[in-house]
Amino acid sequence: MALVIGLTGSIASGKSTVSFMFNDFQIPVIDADKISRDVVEPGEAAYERIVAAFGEAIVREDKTLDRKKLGSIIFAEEEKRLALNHIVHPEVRKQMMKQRDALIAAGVRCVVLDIPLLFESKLTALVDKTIVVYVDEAVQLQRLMERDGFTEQAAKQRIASQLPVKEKAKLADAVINNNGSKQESYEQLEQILSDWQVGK
Ligand SMILES: CC(C)(COP(=O)(O)OP(=O)(O)OC[C@H]1O[C@@H](n2cnc3c(N)ncnc32)[C@H](O)[C@@H]1O)[C@@H](O)C(=O)NCCC(=O)NCCS
Ligand SMILES: Nc1ncnc2c1ncn2[C@@H]1O[C@H](COP(=O)(O)OP(=O)(O)OP(=O)(O)O)[C@@H](O)[C@H]1O
Repeated sequence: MALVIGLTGSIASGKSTVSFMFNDFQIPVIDADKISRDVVEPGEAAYERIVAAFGEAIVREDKTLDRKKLGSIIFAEEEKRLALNHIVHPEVRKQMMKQRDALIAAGVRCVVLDIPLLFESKLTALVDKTIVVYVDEAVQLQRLMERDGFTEQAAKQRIASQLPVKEKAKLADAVINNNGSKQESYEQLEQILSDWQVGK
């Protein structure tokens, strides 16, 4: 039976960085952020519902969603964020389960579901084990501002929209402390996978 790992953390804690490391172990990763982009492409059902709920102002000239604008709306107002979640999340969940089941049927020994909101959206039933990528809040804030060029206020709004990463770490089966170098995080991942008998 395949081991299904849920990988999570908070915004800019290093999920994508760790997610990439699974390549080295030949373990496939299903990326919820990527699926959430695919299911809102023009022509998809969720796209029409988002435009109906948020108006034409969030549509760009090429008809795709203006993600920057939508982000600034939903991270400033909880009600709007919940409305968007309500439209997008069921479709993301469906696609993730479909991809997970296809990989299991193909005989993989392990598969990872990279889901930023794994705990908030109560999706732990989709996975067998959870890994939280942890960073101290000061490191998180600095890396987020550097990566996305956000002001401190915009970065803090985004951090506040999720359960604090300290709380997520308490709920995890395993924690990767990503305050240090990427190499140090890699070594922690290697140890966890070896403990769970899905290492190299
Ligand atoms: C608001 C949107 C358009 C902004 O797009 P953008 O390309 O700038 O960001 P991206 O999608 O790459 O998300 C970046 C990070 O923001 C955080 N985040 C995104 N959406 C949310 C949310 N609804 N609540 C809390 N955190 C979120 C996650 O940590 C994610 O990794 C987009 O994030 C979105 O459609 N969000 C709703 C769907 C969602 O919840 N996605 C995340 C998990 S499925
Ligand atoms: N150990 C590290 N040392 C230095 N920089 C790092 C480290 N880990 C990640 N980073 C940098 O921090 C930023 C955030 O990391 P990453 O994009 O992996 O986070 P994430 O959790 O996937 O974010 P999001 O929730 O927004 O998708 C990136 O610019 C990344 O290069």
